[in-house]
Parts: sequence; C-alpha cells; structure tokens
Amino acid sequence: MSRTTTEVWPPVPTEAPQRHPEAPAPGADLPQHYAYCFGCGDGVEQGLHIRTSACEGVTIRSRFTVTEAHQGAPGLAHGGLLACAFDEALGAAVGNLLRKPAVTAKLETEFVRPVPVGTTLFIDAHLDGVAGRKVYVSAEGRLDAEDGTVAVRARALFVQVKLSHFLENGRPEDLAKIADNPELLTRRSVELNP
Ligand SMILES: CCCCCCCC/C=C\CCCCCCCC(=O)SCCNC(=O)CCNC(=O)[C@H](O)C(C)(C)COP(=O)(O)OP(=O)(O)OC[C@H]1O[C@@H](n2cnc3c(N)ncnc32)[C@H](O)[C@@H]1OP(=O)(O)O
Repeated sequence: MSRTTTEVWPPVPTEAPQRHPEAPAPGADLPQHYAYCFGCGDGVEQGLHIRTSACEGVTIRSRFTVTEAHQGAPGLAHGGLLACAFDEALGAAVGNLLRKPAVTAKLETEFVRPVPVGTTLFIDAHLDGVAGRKVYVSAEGRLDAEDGTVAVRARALFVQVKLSHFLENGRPEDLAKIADNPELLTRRSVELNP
C-alpha cells in the first residue's frame, strides 16, 4: 500500500502563498491564539501547550513536549493527540502567515516512528499553496531536535472563513467570556514547553 505522501500535493492547481506584510517577523514567538485552546492555551492544564515561532518565508516551527497526560500506549504519545498537535501547528501557519481566519477541513497524518513520553517534537509547518479560500499546508515532526528523526508527517486543507463563522457557531457563554476579557484571544507565550 502506498503512503499518502506519494500522492500529488497540493491535489489541485494552486498559487504560491504570499506571506502577509504584517505577519510576525522571522524568529518572533507567536501568541497563543486562545487561552482555552487545547493545542496552545495555558488555561488548559493537561493541554498540549505548544509553542510556536515564525521562520523565514511561509514556514513556522512549533515545539510540543509529550507528557504522561498524552499517552495512548504505555509511555507513548496517543496518535490522536499527535494529530491535534499537527492541526495546531498547521493552523498556526495559516493564521499567522496569511492573517486570515481559517478552519481545518481535512487533516491527514502519517505516523512514522513512536513518540515516547518526554520527547519534544520539533514541528515545521509550511504553506504549500492557495486556491481561492482553500489553503494547503504540510508539516514534519522531528524527535528532540530540529534535525532529529522524522516521527510524524501531516498535511491539511484549511478553508478561510469570515469571523462570523466563529460568532455564529461558537457557544454564547464562551464568546461572552472573550467579550469580557479580550486578552483570552491574544495571550503571549512567555516560556517554552515544560
Ligand atoms: C483578522 C484575523 C487575523 C487572524 C490571525 C489569527 C492568528 C491565529 C493563529 C492560529 C489559530 C489557528 C490554530 C487553530 C488550529 C485548530 C484548527 C481547528 O481545529 S478548526 C476546527 C475543526 N474544523 C471545523 O470545525 C470546520 C468545520 N467545517 C466547516 O465549517 C465547513 O465545512 C468549511 C468552513 C470547512 C467549508 O464550508 P463552506 O460552506 O464555507 O465552504 P465549502 O464550499 O463547503 O468548501 C469550500 C471549498 O473547500 C472544499 N472542501 C471543503 N471541505 C473539504 C474536504 N474535507 N475535502 C476536500 N475539499 C473540501 C470545497 O469542495 C470547496 O472547494 P471549491 O471552492 O468548490 O473548489
């Protein structure tokens, strides 16, 4: 059986993604987009606490440290949580580099190596192409170093949406909390992953 990465990607003709003029500068740490996001929020105790910084061009780098709360098999990361980490990293690339709201429409993951508890995954996410509202993006996660062994690959289709997508579909009480405390959406990361 062939691996997904051998298929043509992006699957439709695309234009080259253009880094937004106000995208964070290369090297800048990116803000957590929402304090209660399971992927990046510091308001979720057992969340993934992913930290991300901008790179050159249309790439970002995220770091995710696997804790005991993230196990599937004993001592190993749960695949679904690894997929979550990649959803977060891919979404951060789209949101921060294009500066337009977008949601995941499709997410593929390829688990190449087991990821033990205590590992830090270095995830590089790259915008691959844009076709109208559709944004194609892919990522690789390496074990414990920028040039470590590739353990997970992922690729996704994000679809750009209007802000009304969140206002019309979000739970009113959560939207009310943000109205009361807008900082919930833009808290800056102040420390690296534990
Ligand atoms: C001023 C702002 C600045 C912003 C800066 C912010 C920085 C923030 C940084 C970082 C944040 C990001 C971090 C977050 C990470 C986590 C992200 C998530 O987990 S998102 C939650 C999970 N995903 C959902 O809940 C979506 C649920 N699905 C939907 O709502 C709809 O299906 C949606 C919006 C995806 C599409 O619906 P439609 O009605 O708008 O549009 P239609 O026409 O259906 O699709 C548009 C195109 O996409 C294709 N498409 C849609 N789904 C597809 C699929 N599964 N496979 C293939 N193609 C698909 C369609 O065929 C169509 O293509 P054709 O334009 O006709 O060529």
